[in-house]
Amino acid sequence: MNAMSGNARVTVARRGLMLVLSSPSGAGKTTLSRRLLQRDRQLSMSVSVTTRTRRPGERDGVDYHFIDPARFQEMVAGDELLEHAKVFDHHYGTPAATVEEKLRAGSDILFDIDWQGTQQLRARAREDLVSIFILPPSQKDLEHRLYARAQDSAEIVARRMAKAADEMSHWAEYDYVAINDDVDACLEEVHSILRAERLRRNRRTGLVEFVKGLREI
Ligand SMILES: Nc1ncnc2c1ncn2[C@@H]1O[C@H](COP(=O)(O)OP(=O)(O)OP(=O)(O)O)[C@@H](O)[C@H]1O
Ligand SMILES: Nc1nc2c(ncn2[C@@H]2O[C@H](COP(=O)(O)O)[C@@H](O)[C@H]2O)c(=O)[nH]1
Repeated sequence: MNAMSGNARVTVARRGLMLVLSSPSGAGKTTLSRRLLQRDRQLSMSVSVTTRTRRPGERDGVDYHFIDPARFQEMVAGDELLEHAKVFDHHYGTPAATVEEKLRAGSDILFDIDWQGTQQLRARAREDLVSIFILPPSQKDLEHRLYARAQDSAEIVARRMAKAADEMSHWAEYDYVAINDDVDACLEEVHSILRAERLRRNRRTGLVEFVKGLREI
């Protein structure tokens, strides 16, 4: 059944989408992702695998699946990852299992991945992808946020700052750009993009049947 009516609001079946957030480290992807997931129940997070060590407060299976390099290579060889990349000396990847199933069921999936992974998803599934690049308001703010997070050593913060310009050079490859100055305002922008993208005609697989039904009245 594609369209439902009666007393309830009319709903038209649609395919889910893949919402990607990328940014230089510390610009606020994790913060925005958590808040977006809290306010939007049609969205679920893609939990990546990584070979990096766990930060204080991070939970295995929730923030990441923390795995060793041998298991990571096994997943690459077995084609178990939709995309993967080396970022700051560690390997990261998106498990392929359940993604297609969720999209077909009309569920949207949120990805916090870097530009390399986004390029791979774009090549594989352009139609399903909605990509947003998050920029910090200034370089100073970015550095302040990395220190304020207090989860990495000064050396790691310095390395992430050194890579920030390189990361940011990919902003123009994205469908949208949002500046994370005020987090509430930025969250509103990201959510508006998601809501509008859900309405795209090509995702609304039930429209043909719905319009056909209207003509038969
Ligand atoms: N708009 C904002 N204003 C001030 N601080 C912010 C804002 N957004 C996020 N932060 C803070 O900045 C720090 C870094 O944010 P977060 O961990 O979300 O970044 P990230 O982009 O996910 O980083 P990484 O790529 O390293 O995972 C956190 O301490 C967070 O609370
Ligand atoms: N290409 C991918 N990039 C990923 C994935 N998971 C996370 N990331 C990116 O790595 C950096 C560092 O993350 P951190 O949690 O160690 O600070 C950040 O840019 C993430 O977006 C992934 O599965 N694929």
